[in-house]
Amino acid sequence: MILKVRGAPAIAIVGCLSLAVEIQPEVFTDKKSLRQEIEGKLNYLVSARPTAVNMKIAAEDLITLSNQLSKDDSVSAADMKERFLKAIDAMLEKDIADNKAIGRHGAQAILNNGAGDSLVRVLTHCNTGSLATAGYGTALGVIRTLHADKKLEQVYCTETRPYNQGARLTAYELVHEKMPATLICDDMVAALMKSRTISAVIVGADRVAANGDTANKIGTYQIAVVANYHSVPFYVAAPFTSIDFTIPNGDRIIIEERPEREMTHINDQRVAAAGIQCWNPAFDVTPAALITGIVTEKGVYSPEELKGLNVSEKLQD
Ligand SMILES: CSC[C@H]1O[C@H](OP(=O)(O)O)[C@H](O)[C@@H]1O
Repeated sequence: MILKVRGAPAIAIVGCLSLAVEIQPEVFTDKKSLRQEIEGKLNYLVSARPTAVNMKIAAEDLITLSNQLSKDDSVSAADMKERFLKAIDAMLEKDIADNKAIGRHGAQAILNNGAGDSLVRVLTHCNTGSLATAGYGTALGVIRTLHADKKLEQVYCTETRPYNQGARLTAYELVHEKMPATLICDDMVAALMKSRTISAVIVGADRVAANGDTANKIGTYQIAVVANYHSVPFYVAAPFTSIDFTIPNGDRIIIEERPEREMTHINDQRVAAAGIQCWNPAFDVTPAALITGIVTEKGVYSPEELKGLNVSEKLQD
């Protein structure tokens, strides 16, 4: 499988926009056929990314809207299509607004957590910027905010083997925006934390369970273990569209495994012995106990606070 579109939030937005592009030119004479097309295509899109929850939540919200419009006799088929397309358009603006709020909350949390007035040195993993969201970024949005506020001394980004999202994408965004950045290999995190003061780790998420357990790019869990050993605060930046309140913990999150070729080849050059067996889980689950805070557009929650949110708070805009 080649990742034409990657990044949990971006996949949800692009998936829904692709549906809008298909529906827009069609003329629907009745609402039932429109509702059936919407539901069938959204459910197919959800199957493309089992670990992340963003596409599932977006599909559920849009199917709920489609059913409401379909049942409303005052709404014509043309009106239903128009209002449905507008709802998808709104996802883009909302993601950018949510990411900027995450940036503000996350930057404040990192600065409040012991950095005082000094500049901060943060570590991030994978790519959580404009190539994984609608544009501003989740964890990279926090880093962008720290940089804009002139509070960022250094950002360390990991290569993120085997697909190298960090080396190829995050490093590109950091260099492009002239941020003080250093690329490290995934296996250098412990040595970095042993030799330099890291103010905080900030990563993204594919799916946050109700208790705060977080599925994210493979390697996130071991960074959390090392951060815990070195008493470095560990933050997950995730909009509420990445939080799955229907699952109590991370045990039930499906971990997608990707083709071994991601590990055995680089730029089509074989770098691993032919015939070696490979295990290539694309994600892992970081237990809530290793997470200092979940940075959302509504604020920063400790895993305990997240668990305590009542349903109305979780779902209100
Ligand atoms: C916005 S969180 C980062 C996002 O990107 C990574 O996935 P992938 O590059 O494999 O699509 C990570 O797991 C998150 O989904």
